[in-house]
Amino acid sequence: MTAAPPGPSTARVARWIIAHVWRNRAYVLAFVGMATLGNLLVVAIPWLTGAAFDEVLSAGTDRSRIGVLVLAILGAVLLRGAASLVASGAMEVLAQRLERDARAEFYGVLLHKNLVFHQRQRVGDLMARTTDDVRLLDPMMSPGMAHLFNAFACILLSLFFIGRIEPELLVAPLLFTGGLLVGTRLHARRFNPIASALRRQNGLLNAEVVEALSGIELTKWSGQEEQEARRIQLQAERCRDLMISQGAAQARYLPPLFLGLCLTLAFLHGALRASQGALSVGSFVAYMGLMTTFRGPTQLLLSAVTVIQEGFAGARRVLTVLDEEATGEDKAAGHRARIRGELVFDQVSFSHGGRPILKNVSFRAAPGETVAIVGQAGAGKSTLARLINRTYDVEGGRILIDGCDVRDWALDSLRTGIAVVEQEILLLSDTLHANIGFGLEQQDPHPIQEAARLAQAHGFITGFREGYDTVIGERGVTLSGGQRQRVALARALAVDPAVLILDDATSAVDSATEEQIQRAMREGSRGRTTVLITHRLSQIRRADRIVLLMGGEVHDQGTHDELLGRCDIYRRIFNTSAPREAPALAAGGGGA
Ligand SMILES: Nc1ncnc2c1ncn2[C@@H]1O[C@H](COP(=O)(O)OP(=O)(O)OP(=O)(O)O)[C@@H](O)[C@H]1O
Repeated sequence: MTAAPPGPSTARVARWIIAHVWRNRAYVLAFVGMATLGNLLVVAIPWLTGAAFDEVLSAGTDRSRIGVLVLAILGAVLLRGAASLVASGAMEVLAQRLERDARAEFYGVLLHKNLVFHQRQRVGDLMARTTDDVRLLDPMMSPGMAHLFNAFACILLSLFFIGRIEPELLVAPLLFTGGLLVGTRLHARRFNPIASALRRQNGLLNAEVVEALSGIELTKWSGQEEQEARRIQLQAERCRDLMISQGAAQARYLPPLFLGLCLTLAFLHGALRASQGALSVGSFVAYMGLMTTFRGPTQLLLSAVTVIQEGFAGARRVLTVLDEEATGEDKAAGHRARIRGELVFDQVSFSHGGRPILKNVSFRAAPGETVAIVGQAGAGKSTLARLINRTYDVEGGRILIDGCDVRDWALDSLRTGIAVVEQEILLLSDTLHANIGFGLEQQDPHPIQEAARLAQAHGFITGFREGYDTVIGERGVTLSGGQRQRVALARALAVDPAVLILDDATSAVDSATEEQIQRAMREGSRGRTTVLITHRLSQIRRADRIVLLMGGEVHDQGTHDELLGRCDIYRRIFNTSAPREAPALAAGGGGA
């Protein structure tokens, strides 16, 4: 249980937290100043009470001195209240700002991580990091750090005042302070791995719930509700077990017991010194009063360690993501231009997780040309398309857009000129207007409706009662596969891209819709460099160039007529598929 939790080192986590805290140093200073004053007054009260006792018991009592002392005690109580109010306020603001800034940093970094990163992560786990883990930074500061500071300030000031009464009386409080430090350290070591495990388990639980809910249709179709419920329950039970372990660790915190022993020792020691005449009654009262101030720090340290360890565990999970080495990052001063559309693949190689997918792929397309990429399922067609807008980065060779390596372009400039319609279409839970205008800076109705017309989507959209204001997705109507593809095509066309990548854009449509989409694609691709990935030979045929991918390599390339004339594999695919216009390539028709 004492193994270091996975992720960045404790020093790195501490540096990150301190850097964030230091941005709000005015609040740090306000807290430290006011908390120190508050603690000084806490220990001053028993000190003044002892002095008042001595004054009352001394012969020839001076009533005015007693009055001054009573007023001083009252003033100390009131001022202490005000100081701790200001200190708590400053720490609360600091805690809220830390949480806000950390979440903003984390979410900003998440948005800029590339797709390889996001494909490796579980959405629910990232959500847990963004919400639950970051939220723990708040209690870590307030009350966590505030308690820690108050505990140590109170202990040091009490020791100082006890030393002023009589240095010999420091025996019991020093013994207790040593025991408190050892006990707190042991508790922290026990608690730390449990807190880290609980954060991890919370991430897992979130991930399982998100995945179960997003796959709810599959669960229902296959009647797996019971199994799914058991799976989530298992994760929830692991969370519960860890929480019980946390409680057990807290119960094993021994300093409160030790304090009782030390108070008894202090009483005996003080009584002995008083009976020897070395200590006045007032000093004895002050001493015991100061000893009881240790009760506060003992409890404060337990709760402080708990929330600080939880906050640290949360911060470590946040930092694990922030520190992950970034690939495919943007160039600070990359090339910016309006893309014309010349596309060159030059000896491009790429692998997924060490498995080679593309090997020395070369082809080119002049601005406005259409290149069809064909090959059997899993040949690497979608991967090839994703290299163009740097969803992935090439590992060998290079891809040039208008003569400039895509890695030398500023990402935003590159991506605003390239639009993609992916196989798996993602639509927002928003209006059709917002979905189509997603890539536009200003979502004016005119270009949005023009794009929808081009994509043959205007007709069915205006058929809805709310037209372009129809909300789709989780909160609204469900679209058919063909309608989704046309909305995605409209979204791609709305930004007027110079390069259009259509990855199986007609896979989910019937033949009547396909005819409409083909028309849309012909219209949409006019004047744009188009990379067409499809199994439909009727579309392949009209391409200016066809690249035949086999096992990640270019087997041949040319026009439809050229390939039909010289390439056996292409001819075989074409001959077997053409009579039915069936997606034969998907079944691995090019295996020779
Ligand atoms: N993110 C990924 N991680 C690991 N392997 C991947 C990843 N994406 C794709 N692959 C693998 O890379 C290979 C090529 O996939 P790709 O999707 O590019 O093929 P494709 O030719 O487009 O197939 P299809 O015609 O079925 O869409 C496949 O074997 C696939 O399993």
